[in-house]
Amino acid sequence: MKQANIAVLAGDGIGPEVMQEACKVLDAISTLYSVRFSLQPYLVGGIAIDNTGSALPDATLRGCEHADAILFGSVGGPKWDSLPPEQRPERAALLTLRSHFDLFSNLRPAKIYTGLEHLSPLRSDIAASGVDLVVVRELTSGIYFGEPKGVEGDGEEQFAFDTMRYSKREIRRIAVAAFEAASRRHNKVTSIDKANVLTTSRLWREVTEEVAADYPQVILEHMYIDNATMQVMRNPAQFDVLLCPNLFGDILSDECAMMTGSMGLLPSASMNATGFGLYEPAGGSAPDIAGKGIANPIAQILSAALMLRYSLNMEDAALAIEKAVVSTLASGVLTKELCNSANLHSAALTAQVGDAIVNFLIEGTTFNG
Ligand SMILES: NC(=O)C1=CN([C@@H]2O[C@H](COP(=O)(O)OP(=O)(O)OC[C@H]3O[C@@H](n4cnc5c(N)ncnc54)[C@H](O)[C@@H]3O)[C@@H](O)[C@H]2O)C=CC1
Ligand SMILES: CC(C)CC(=O)C(=O)O
Ligand SMILES: [Mg+2]
Repeated sequence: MKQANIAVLAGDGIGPEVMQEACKVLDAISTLYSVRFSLQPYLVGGIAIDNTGSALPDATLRGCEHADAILFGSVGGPKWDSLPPEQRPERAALLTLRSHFDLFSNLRPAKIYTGLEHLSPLRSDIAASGVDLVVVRELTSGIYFGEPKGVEGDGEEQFAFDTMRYSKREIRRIAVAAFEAASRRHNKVTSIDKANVLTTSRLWREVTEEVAADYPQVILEHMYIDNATMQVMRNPAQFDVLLCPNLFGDILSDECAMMTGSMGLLPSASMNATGFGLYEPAGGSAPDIAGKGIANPIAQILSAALMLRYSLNMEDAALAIEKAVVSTLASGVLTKELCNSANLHSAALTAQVGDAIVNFLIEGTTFNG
């Protein structure tokens, strides 16, 4: 029987609530596909600071090193906001994990689900014609990691600075990931930059053009980030793969999530060159709704599906989860943020969405033999 060790890092805010549903789905997959998952929980983020003094305890890092993949919830929240930036859960835990495992390639697929078109902030005719794109975001360099960063000076002359920095090697490997993704999709890469003002963006363009030469079947176009944020709203159907530096991809992927109707629908995969990966929702710990049992677990569940696809070589199981999510949404089992004011009373709880996905999974798999 196939076996996989998964480090489960639920974290803060809604993390534990949505992670419980993802584990429920993985339990069902384990029965349906005769695979044994060892789902090993570890502390991470603010809750880890509270319990151990560290956002990323040694036991957690060692557990991740020995796992086949990491399933991650979210970290951070108001309780830890006053910590110095380098001690905050987002940097001390999440950015450290990304860097430690060299998880440079972040895929964030976004699509509008049938039946949810009316929830999109897009114009109705644009939403109806569908959106199906993937943000390929560079995740371990750029301005989030560049040194030096700091604060110097005093009084009104005090200043703070970050450094945006990219090497050719870093640009090349994420560009290759984007072109590979486009080759499996619709053969178009839109590379996002700000080459009219940023030096890093000019190198980004140069290297992206070099990589494009190896993929003659893929169309490459360049677009400034400010225009891209507008074009995603105006005509998302023009996009297939959006290749982004770290900061621009962070911003653009939240916009793409909202285009689909909710932050709670967008999964992500963060991978290194060996295929090892960390899988997490694109959104954060959502402190405004944490603890109420109303968070949408779908981004977390779809992140588990991406883990099966990219790190565990279980494409059939990944597809089965994605199909069960589509069926669940189409059947109207929707968390509160997906309901309009007229049907708020019938909103489903986090656990009810998880149950519905498991039921569709069992039905679909049994029916298909
Ligand atoms: N990967 C991570 O762990 C990330 C952590 N953060 C941290 O999370 C905390 C909150 O950050 P925000 O900027 O508020 O972003 P957020 O993504 O947590 O929330 C933004 C909005 O989306 C909603 N939302 C997010 N996920 C949802 C879900 N599954 N179901 C329903 N609604 C959902 C929230 O309720 C909120 O209204 C901060 O401490 C931030 O630093 C933010 C982004 C990523
Ligand atoms: C700590 C942040 C960079 C996390 C985030 O916003 C993201 O990965 O989208
Ligand atoms: Mg973000």
